[in-house]
Amino acid sequence: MGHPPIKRYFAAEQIRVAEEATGRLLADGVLMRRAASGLAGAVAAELRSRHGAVYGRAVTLVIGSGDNGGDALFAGAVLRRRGVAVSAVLTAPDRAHAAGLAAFRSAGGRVVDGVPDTAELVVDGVVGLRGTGPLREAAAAVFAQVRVPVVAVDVPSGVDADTGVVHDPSVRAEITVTFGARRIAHALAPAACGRVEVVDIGIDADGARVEMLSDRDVAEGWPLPGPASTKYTQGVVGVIAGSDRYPGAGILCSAGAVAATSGMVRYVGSAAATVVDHFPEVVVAPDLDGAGRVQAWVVGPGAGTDDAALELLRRVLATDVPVLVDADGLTVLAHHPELVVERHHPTLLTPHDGEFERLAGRSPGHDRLSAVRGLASALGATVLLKGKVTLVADPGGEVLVNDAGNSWAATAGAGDVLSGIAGALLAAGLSPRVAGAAAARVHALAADLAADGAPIGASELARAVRPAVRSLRAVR
Ligand SMILES: NC(=O)C1=CN([C@@H]2O[C@H](COP(=O)(O)OP(=O)(O)OC[C@H]3O[C@@H](n4cnc5c(N)ncnc54)[C@H](OP(=O)(O)O)[C@@H]3O)[C@@H](O)[C@H]2O)[C@@H](O)CC1
Ligand SMILES: Nc1ncnc2c1ncn2[C@@H]1O[C@H](COP(=O)(O)OP(=O)(O)O)[C@@H](O)[C@H]1O
Ligand SMILES: [K+]
Repeated sequence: MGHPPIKRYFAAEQIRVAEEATGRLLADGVLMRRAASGLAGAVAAELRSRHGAVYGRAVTLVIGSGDNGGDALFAGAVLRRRGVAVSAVLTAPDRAHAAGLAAFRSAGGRVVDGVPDTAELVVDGVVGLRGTGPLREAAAAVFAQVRVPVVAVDVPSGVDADTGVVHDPSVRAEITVTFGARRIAHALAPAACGRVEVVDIGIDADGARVEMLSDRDVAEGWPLPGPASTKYTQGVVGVIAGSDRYPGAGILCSAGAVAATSGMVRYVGSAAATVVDHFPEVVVAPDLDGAGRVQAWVVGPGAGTDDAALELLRRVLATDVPVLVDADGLTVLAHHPELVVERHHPTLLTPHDGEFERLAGRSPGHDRLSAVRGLASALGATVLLKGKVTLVADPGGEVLVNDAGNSWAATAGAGDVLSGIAGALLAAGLSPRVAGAAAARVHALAADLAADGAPIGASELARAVRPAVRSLRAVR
């Protein structure tokens, strides 16, 4: 997929290696000066956009014991020279970055005991890449009083850089200014980080642990019919979903599949008549034997968990086409993991937290990245863990993340629509990881467009899948 490039997120250790590779630049403090200058620029831009000016505004730095505080102090010195009234609260006074503090003081910066009422912006320089656990007491007491926007240096303090775990208490930032490359927390803890700005300090990090497709990546990779296309070339997706008891799941899953691509949708199951009522273009069959060929299967939403459901799942997983297993299918699979472990064709499992717990034997917990990677590796299948931030992990450890950016999709049946979209993308030939991530992006956008500020049901979401694809294509 094309430009602008996929966003890449790195572990703290990878950043350290990249910093060390610069040799003298690191040793001579050049990297820190670059970081501080970028940070000062970001703070100044924020002051200007909020208050119309930089000169005469008031900023307070909250400083910890390491280089994170050093960045903030050097930036404070730069801001001071631009006429900003800068004060600093030292949460570990004996261990504050010595050179940074000297520069700050000599530029006229004041050290204070608490954030003054006059502060218009607070800079969080408590802890960065070396942070562990929640904000410690001294810093927590300072931030408990803060009522103005916070600019976090590198990562919001109290948020784990490598897992994105948001400890309590921790800093919630409006903007996070980071250096050289994004950290994993920036993808996994978007609410704590706010807007993330990357300052170029001349380091090259390699081998990202987590990636996020850009809108343009998704638009460019989306299957569209061309001059040589036929109804078959976009891929036929088979939907096994819904039952007499839950016909809606069959409708919603088919709705996602019909809207996502121009390929053909087949439906197998007892809700066939209802599905055709809603979507005359869907070709239905009462059972697998009469279904015809497909390029991918979606199996599970509202499809039941009895012996017949197990038998159907077993047969579908024994085929050699990509298979997406969701909902009831995952519940069945939890008792028969060998059905995926022993399968050697593309497989995408799309659990929510409850289904994840059934499959993994434990809840995803706070460290969702490790959890989803662990399950993907254990089952030898791609796992898409749902939520506001959706994670899609391949068995080899590669992870794509999607932040929905809104929560309108937290409604019954929304997952059925997602599996229909992702299934259609699998049938079109996308890999499980890209199909899952692209589907999650379009699904979240569809939810936002459909809602337009008011709650929705899943049918509304499904109707907005096309407008969502259209709007992504418009940004190209
Ligand atoms: N190297 C460079 O040139 C560049 C470096 N860069 C900057 O350096 C930052 C990394 O700096 P760093 O390695 O000094 O560690 P940092 O994150 O400041 O932690 C310091 C100490 O805080 C403590 N602590 C831990 N948890 C805590 C908590 N929850 N609450 C409170 N305190 C806590 C713990 O010490 P402890 O008290 O446990 O002994 C820890 O050792 C990086 O994020 C970036 O901003 C940029 O300038 C680019 C160039
Ligand atoms: N709080 C939230 N914010 C954004 N998206 C959410 C939120 N909660 C759930 N979603 C999304 O909505 C869908 C819900 O799926 P699921 O839990 O399977 O619902 P159902 O089983 O009712 O269809 C998933 O795509 C998930 O990522
Ligand atoms: K910080």
